[in-house]
Amino acid sequence: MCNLTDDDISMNVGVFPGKFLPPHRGHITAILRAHALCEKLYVVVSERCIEDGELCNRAGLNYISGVLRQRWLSQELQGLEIVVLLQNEDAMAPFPQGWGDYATLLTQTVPEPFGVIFGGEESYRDGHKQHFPDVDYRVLDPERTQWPISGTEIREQPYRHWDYIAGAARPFFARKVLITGPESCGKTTLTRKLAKVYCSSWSEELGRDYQHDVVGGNGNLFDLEDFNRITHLQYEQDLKALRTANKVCFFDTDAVVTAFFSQVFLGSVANRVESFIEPSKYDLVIALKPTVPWVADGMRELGEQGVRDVSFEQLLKLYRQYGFNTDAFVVIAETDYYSRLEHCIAAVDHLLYGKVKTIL
Ligand SMILES: NC(=O)c1ccc[n+]([C@@H]2O[C@H](COP(=O)([O-])OP(=O)(O)OC[C@H]3O[C@@H](n4cnc5c(N)ncnc54)[C@H](O)[C@@H]3O)[C@@H](O)[C@H]2O)c1
Repeated sequence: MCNLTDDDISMNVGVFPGKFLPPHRGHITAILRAHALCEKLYVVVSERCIEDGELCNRAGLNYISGVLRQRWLSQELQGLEIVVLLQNEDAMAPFPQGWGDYATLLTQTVPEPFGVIFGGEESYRDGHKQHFPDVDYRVLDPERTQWPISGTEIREQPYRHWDYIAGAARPFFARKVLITGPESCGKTTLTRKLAKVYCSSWSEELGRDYQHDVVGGNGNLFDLEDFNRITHLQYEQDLKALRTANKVCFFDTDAVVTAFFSQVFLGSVANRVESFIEPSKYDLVIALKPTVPWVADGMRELGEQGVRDVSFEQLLKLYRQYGFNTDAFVVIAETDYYSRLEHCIAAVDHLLYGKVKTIL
């Protein structure tokens, strides 16, 4: 039988620190290698709110908080018994002046003695030797040969380096495109086509299926709770689509459209619908004008052209009321499907690449 001493045990406990802004395949691979070299691994996410905020801001990104990074890494590493911790370093001097405080804090953050720190920087060896004299420092893939990528490169050009971004972080970076408009504007078909053009995922409007399945296709049988349920279900479905997005994700509807139909059918907006309205969620809103022929499908209600035009204006008014900047919407008013599709592709290209490709 082999008796382990306290020292032997702590040697088997490892720590992998980093900013992970954002986590990428280089980080994940190095963490998994570290995990194979010890019995128990703690990943410690360093957060310095002002500096991290500036890094995000400079790259034109929303703030990526430490908790968000901790969540992403926890999603990536779950099931492997790797513990992901968050360490706020706002109170300490920046690197390298903060070395002493950093060493003290890390020892407090990790809830048990550890015997090895993993990293990818040979240049940190002396600092580790001085401030963690009893802890081994193991450098993994210092040349970044397997995945030649850094957090800076991803922040600056996320779409160019998309394949390196850890899966859990991709929904944050994916551009979100909403296709909206009143009934029978070709929304669903356009959303599907755009998703295929960009080889990505989309979320279809499920209210119609709900109408079919729950109230037998008769919109007059809706009650307010139905609209609450539709909004919840749509939110879940949108999340699912986002998780598999390839740089961009397309949404066939949103909670404003649900609020609109709640008003049309029942004269008021169901109580939980508004909490799902998020003007800042979308990077691009494409509004389809009812300038293509009406297609009756047995469930649509607002078919008369005058009513269709008024519906479009009422819908835009509702977006304004809920805080959307409708001046930034790309309005599709062409009367043929070819031109409508090309207009949408040009808008999405502009969003993704900052340019409009010549249409062949
Ligand atoms: N304040 C201080 O004085 C002080 C002192 C020492 C250490 N620190 C801490 O050191 C850490 C440094 O983190 P960072 O900026 O290097 O974080 P990071 O998120 O950029 O990287 C985390 C780790 O992954 C490695 N890595 C990055 N890209 C890789 C790739 N493509 N392939 C393989 N490995 C890769 C890095 O070398 C690093 O060891 C932070 O936690 C920081 O707080 C701070």
